[in-house]
Amino acid sequence: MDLAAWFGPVNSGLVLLILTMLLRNLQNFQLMQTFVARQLNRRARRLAALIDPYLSITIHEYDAGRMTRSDVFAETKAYLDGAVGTRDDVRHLNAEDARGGGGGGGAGEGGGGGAGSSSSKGLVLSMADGEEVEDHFRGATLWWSAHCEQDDDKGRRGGGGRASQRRSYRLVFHECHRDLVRSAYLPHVRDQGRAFMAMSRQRKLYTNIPSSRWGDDGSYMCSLWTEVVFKHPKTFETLAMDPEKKREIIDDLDMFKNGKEQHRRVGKAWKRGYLLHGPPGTGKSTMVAAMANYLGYDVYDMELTSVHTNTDLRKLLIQTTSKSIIVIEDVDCSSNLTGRRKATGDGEDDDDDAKTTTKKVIDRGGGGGGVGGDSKVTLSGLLNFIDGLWSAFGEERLIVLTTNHVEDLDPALIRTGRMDKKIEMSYCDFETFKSMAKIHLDVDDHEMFAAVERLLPEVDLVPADVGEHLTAKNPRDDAGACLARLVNALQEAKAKKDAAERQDEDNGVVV
Ligand SMILES: Nc1ncnc2c1ncn2[C@@H]1O[C@H](COP(=O)(O)OP(=O)(O)OP(=O)(O)O)[C@@H](O)[C@H]1O
Ligand SMILES: [Mg+2]
Repeated sequence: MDLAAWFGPVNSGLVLLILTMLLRNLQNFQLMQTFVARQLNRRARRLAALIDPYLSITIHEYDAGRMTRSDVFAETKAYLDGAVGTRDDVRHLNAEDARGGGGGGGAGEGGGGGAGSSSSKGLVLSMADGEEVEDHFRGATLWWSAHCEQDDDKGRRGGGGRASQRRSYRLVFHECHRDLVRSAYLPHVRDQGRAFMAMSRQRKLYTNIPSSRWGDDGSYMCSLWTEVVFKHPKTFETLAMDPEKKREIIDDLDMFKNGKEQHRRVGKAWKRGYLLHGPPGTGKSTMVAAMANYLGYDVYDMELTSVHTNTDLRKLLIQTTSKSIIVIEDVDCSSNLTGRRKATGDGEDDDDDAKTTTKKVIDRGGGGGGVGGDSKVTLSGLLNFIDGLWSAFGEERLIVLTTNHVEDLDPALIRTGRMDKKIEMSYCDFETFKSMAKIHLDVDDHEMFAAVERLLPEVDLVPADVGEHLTAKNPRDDAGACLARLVNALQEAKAKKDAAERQDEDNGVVV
């Protein structure tokens, strides 16, 4: 626009000046408006705080953009599930399977009430949507409520109907507890929730067969392991052995379980190797079950003969979780690991260290029949699995090897650091018998004990056999009948042994 043509040269300058001032004033006006709005906002918030001094925090099941369930949500749910079963003020509850027994503890500072307090006869009770529960922490009162919204994005997580709902928990608290909630209460909820989850979680028994499944959070998972619920009933209370030896093992497990700091201090991976050796039926597998139950760990039962290469072995290790026992049963039969490490140079190993390659094809007991016929896992691979760099992956892990023939194993496999504790499971001695009599017959003493004490050292009877003789065979079998059957079996075994020795003497065999 030509201002000079309209107003003349002098006036046009004046008009420009006026326009500039107007614009600036408009800007100032806008700034003023923003300022006033902010002030009003602040005042409004102060006013709102006076009227409603409560703050809220919402914890969503799925964090924005994430396909998997939020850990904080899971922990909060566990914490609240632990709380509601014990409360009278919660009127509407959901009930789910207890998933192996044991629920949470209880909310609040005294909420470590142990497993199972929220489970009711195999059910875990949790808050229904819209329900509210009150919690107390260091003098503060806080309120949790459960919410559920329909999710439009149904297919996103691929979990079908289950993924179409968006759940959340909302925590409401007074403004004056803001710092307490942030710095202490929320960490407390997460810690307790994690502990309750560990207590109520079903423990798993895994075997190395590949599998795939939908996870609890709606995601699709592939694994090199197949799992079932671990429900072995054996505990240390029902494992018969010399009480002193049993105490020593339990102490060792306790030291391990509580040894995080100690392992960190000395710069050692938080893992421990156990070698259980002894004749068949002496309780090696049973001991693994008792250990798992005592520690509350998952069990990875590794069938070494189905592992093809050392790399596969490593992949399996990577897919194991912490707080677990990896067990290789009958390791002397699993692969040909009995010879010392030697160079074969057969080029079969997929590792570079051909020097430490031992031929792995299973020849023992059936000419490699079964899945293990093409296993190329080497002793070197197994040694690295147990104590190599990758073995430090994860933490709080026991590696247990069992064998009937410890003398056949390569010393490198069972050296300290790989197998830190070696436990000999032997024939039944009198101490073991006494604990079996207590477990099976609930007797501490009996007139037949003397005969058992005299005969037991003379024969090789394993706890499996003793347990069988002490098991009632009909409703009329009392302790006396069971003990008489055992004494009879001992006498027969002794007579057989004497006859065999006489035969050997007659044949001139030097024992
Ligand atoms: N010390 C024990 N206390 C209680 N029961 C035992 C004990 N030892 C063995 N048993 C019982 O004997 C049976 C066999 O035990 P287990 O399978 O643990 O023996 P094992 O040493 O692993 O044998 P194998 O070398 O043949 O694998 C089980 O049913 C178990 O309950
Ligand atoms: Mg066994």
